[in-house]
Amino acid sequence: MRKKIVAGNWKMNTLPAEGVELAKGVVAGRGEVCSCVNFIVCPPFTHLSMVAEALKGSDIALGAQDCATEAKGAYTGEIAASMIAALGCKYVILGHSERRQYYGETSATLNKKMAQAYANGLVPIYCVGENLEEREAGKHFDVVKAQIEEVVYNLTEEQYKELVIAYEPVWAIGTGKTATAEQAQEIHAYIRTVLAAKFGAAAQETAILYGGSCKPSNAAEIFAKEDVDGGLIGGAALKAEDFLAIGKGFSK
Ligand SMILES: O=C[C@H](O)COP(=O)(O)O
Repeated sequence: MRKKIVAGNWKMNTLPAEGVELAKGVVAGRGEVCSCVNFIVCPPFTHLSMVAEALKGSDIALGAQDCATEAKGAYTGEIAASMIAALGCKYVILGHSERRQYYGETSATLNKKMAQAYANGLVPIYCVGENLEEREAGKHFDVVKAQIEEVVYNLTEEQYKELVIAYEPVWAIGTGKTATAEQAQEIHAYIRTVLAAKFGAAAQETAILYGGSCKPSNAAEIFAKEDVDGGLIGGAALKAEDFLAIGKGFSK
């Protein structure tokens, strides 16, 4: 039985005090959602220690949205994986399309970040996905395959076992356009075959999350698909009620 995961990526939203309130709201309502759902919240770096405090005593895990390529040293403005781990993070989102698009992250960058994450006991949530042009040209399968081969294939079997994948079609992120449940299933199943080509049966255990305008009204239909194991939620993760309602997309 694969893990069911609902992860909230708060991106560059909320001030620290608002983030604490949001986290408290998620904790308060968590009991209404099946305990089978693993919730993760990924606030901005500046909120991590306060949100960690707000999550104490709950089963909601903490994640960061990125980490540095290097372990430590003269890298002004960077945040090392060891630092976020020390604040209580269990997860780190890596390779989000916004990082690839706006900050030029390449597979070479991401290989280094993955190594840092694993070296510090963090579980990466590795994001893949095509943009609109690539989708319209029918290149989406090739795009995600390359994003996996160039990074995930470099993991050891031991490292791979922990990995979480998030498929996020760039054209569906924050746009209100959602991939249909069928589109999501088609590419999730494909991603699993690409993972299985390298890691064999272990690919059956890998949680593959869908991200892109996932909301309470469409989560249940998307999560019902065989190869969709949850969601990486942006906008709808900023309201505790909506985030929890997405979790209810998994029936007990
Ligand atoms: O990481 C989350 C995704 O980018 C989805 O964002 P969204 O739910 O606002 O479309």
